[in-house]
Amino acid sequence: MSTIAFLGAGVMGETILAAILRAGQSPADVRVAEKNAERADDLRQTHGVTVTEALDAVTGADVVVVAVKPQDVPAVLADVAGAVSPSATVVSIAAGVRTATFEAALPAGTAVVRAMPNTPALVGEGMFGVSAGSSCTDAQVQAVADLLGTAGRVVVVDESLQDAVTAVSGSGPAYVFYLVEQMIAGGVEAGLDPATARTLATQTLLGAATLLDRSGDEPAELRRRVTSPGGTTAAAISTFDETGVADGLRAGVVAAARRSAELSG
Ligand SMILES: NC(=O)C1=CN([C@@H]2O[C@H](COP(=O)(O)OP(=O)(O)OC[C@H]3O[C@@H](n4cnc5c(N)ncnc54)[C@H](O)[C@@H]3O)[C@@H](O)[C@H]2O)C=CC1
Ligand SMILES: O=C(O)[C@@H]1CCC=N1
Repeated sequence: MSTIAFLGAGVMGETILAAILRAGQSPADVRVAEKNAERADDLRQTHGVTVTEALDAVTGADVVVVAVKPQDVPAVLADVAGAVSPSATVVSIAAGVRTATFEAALPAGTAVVRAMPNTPALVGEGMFGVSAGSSCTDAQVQAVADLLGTAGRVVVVDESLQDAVTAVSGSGPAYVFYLVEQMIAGGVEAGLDPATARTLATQTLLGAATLLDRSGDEPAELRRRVTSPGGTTAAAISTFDETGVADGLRAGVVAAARRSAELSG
């Protein structure tokens, strides 16, 4: 069983940590460096993992998951660079930080994998876009895909596509919640109480996502099957079109990709 170190275990780090443990990784083989003392205690108690200094955590670790905020990456790498094993795989989930940045801060030849997660990983339904750095073997990328696959689905993409992945699945849950907020508000405006509107909207989302996934049918075809000529759905969709909802959503996704590119420099 490999030894896994986490550098930072906030929302996303703990999510991946918990998924790996659920999948059978022994807590004895997981070491966590977390600079927030309260959080560190909590992680130790909740998961039974070893919480230690960053340098101790990475020493001898087969996999090092870097889960600090992007702006904290340089400091954490400076702390541990000398202790990363030559055979270790370093996995970064930091949005917008290139594998080249990691490679420049780590000993030459260190295998680096970049992954873009999303928050549904909290319930085991995450989506990860994974990219290899320049010193990574296919087997190392696959091992990281298997590790992250404990918290959801994984696609392997070229690193040049990470901005687009971020725009669709990294930020994507927020677009869906935005849509649901408006479905609930519209339902309340039409006479429902907020709790009932929330139940209706949530189950509709879950059902539609499951149907889309399991049927493999195109979303446009699934939409057509709901839309009776001259009916209620047609009234909604033509209002969306008139008010620019489709254009706005598409432009929003493109803006997120552009922002991701700006952030990664
Ligand atoms: N939350 C999200 O939806 C997504 C987050 N990400 C990425 O995941 C990473 C983590 O994000 P969150 O978990 O949301 O942030 P967070 O703030 O919840 O977690 C970061 C943790 O790192 C700890 N930390 C900072 N510096 C440290 C150091 N030198 N040594 C040890 N621990 C240290 C902090 O105390 C904190 O608990 C970020 O780089 C973010 O870009 C990527 C995609 C989605
Ligand atoms: O909003 C952000 O910048 C991060 C990256 C993807 C999701 N949250």
